[in-house]
Amino acid sequence: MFDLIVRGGQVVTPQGVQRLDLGVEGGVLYAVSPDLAGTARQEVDASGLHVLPGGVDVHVHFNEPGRADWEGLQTGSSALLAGGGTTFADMPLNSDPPLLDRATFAAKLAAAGRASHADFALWGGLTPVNLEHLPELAEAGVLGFKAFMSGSGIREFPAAHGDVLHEGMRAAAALGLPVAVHAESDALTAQLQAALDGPGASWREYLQSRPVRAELDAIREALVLARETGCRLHVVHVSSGEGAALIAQARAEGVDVTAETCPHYLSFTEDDLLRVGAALKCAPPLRSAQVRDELWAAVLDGRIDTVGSDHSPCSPDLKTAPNPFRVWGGVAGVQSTLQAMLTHGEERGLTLPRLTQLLSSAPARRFRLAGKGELTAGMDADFALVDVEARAELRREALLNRWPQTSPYLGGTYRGQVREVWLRGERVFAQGQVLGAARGRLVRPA
Ligand SMILES: NC(=O)N[C@H]1NC(=O)NC1=O
Ligand SMILES: [Zn+2]
Repeated sequence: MFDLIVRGGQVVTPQGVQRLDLGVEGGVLYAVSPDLAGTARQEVDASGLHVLPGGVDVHVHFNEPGRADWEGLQTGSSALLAGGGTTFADMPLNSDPPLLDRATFAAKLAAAGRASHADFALWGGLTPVNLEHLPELAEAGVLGFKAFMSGSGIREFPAAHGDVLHEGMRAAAALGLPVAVHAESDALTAQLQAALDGPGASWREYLQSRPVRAELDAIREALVLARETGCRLHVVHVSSGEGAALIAQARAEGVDVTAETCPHYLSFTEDDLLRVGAALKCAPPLRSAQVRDELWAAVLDGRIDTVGSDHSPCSPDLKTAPNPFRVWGGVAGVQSTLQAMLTHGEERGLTLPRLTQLLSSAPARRFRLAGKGELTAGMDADFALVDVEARAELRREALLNRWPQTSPYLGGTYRGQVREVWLRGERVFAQGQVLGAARGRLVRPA
């Protein structure tokens, strides 16, 4: 007798989409097969719905401890569930203090253990002020190390330039952990900003201060260092097809590198930023329609490996400065990844197996999150029941993040409705609500 059988859903696996039943025992998928024989203490009818592996979003900023007024682990993880996610990896910033050593790891772990409704991993920082702490962070169980090649916007999290990044990558390689880089050239963006920032600066100037070539310069530099140190490299929020192409070429030459992009680079363009403003400010910035189309091509042909939200929220007051350069950069989109990809992927031929690879299995494998990301026997019973053809306007009441009004997806009509989410065999989200107490657990990389 199983604990749970989910019957009749269209289950999305790496092999395709098939009508299969899930048999769950002790929170783990015990059997995934057509017309599963046997009984269970609980049966769920998933007919008419798709069963997707829970999303594994390895790029969020939930900002706790220290900046829960921007987001928080309870609200952030709730929004993740509402968007079909079951596991997240929290960035070392913008929590305050940032996660840079053993003590700050322990503080975030305790906070997440209390408040997270989803399973979680924790990134450590790689900065000039904490190089000596990388080994203790590895021992504590970080997923990897995040470095900014340009300013992070947070004083306590300085950029890792030249020798610092080199040293950090050498240390990470020795520890067997990946380094994730925010790849924009500080030299170029700082120079351009100095020339363009001033009274009366507009969104146009902001866009001009962070061109695609700033991303390409930094990606090239990071690739040189990864090649030399043997470090596993993950380039976050790649915003251009050209950036993805540089990474794919290095990979073909043997560099252990992967590329992430975010739904906002695939959903919006610089024209949307000029129209909408602050809600769509991010770094790197939104690009032209042509660059977005080239990025989509990279998503479809495998040059892009993973899609993460880069949910980098703030309180609404930080989105109101008249000078765009003073506005907080970051898109609050953690709940909208699946819907954005289903909606914009439809016209571009994104299949459900490829979609779940980008959102679930590829990030789980890349970051060695054992048991996560795939609906095959032996894996955790983490899944979402989704009506992929339902279309609805995204309304403020549906968003569970701390500041729903800051979402740039609000008011859009999106495809795909998440009906239920299950974490390790327990129903944790249904009818638009999170169910039960916070039961998220730390996932250490295997
Ligand atoms: N500090 C921080 O979260 N920065 C993020 N925001 C953004 O738009 N890009 C980032 O890297
Ligand atoms: Zn980020």
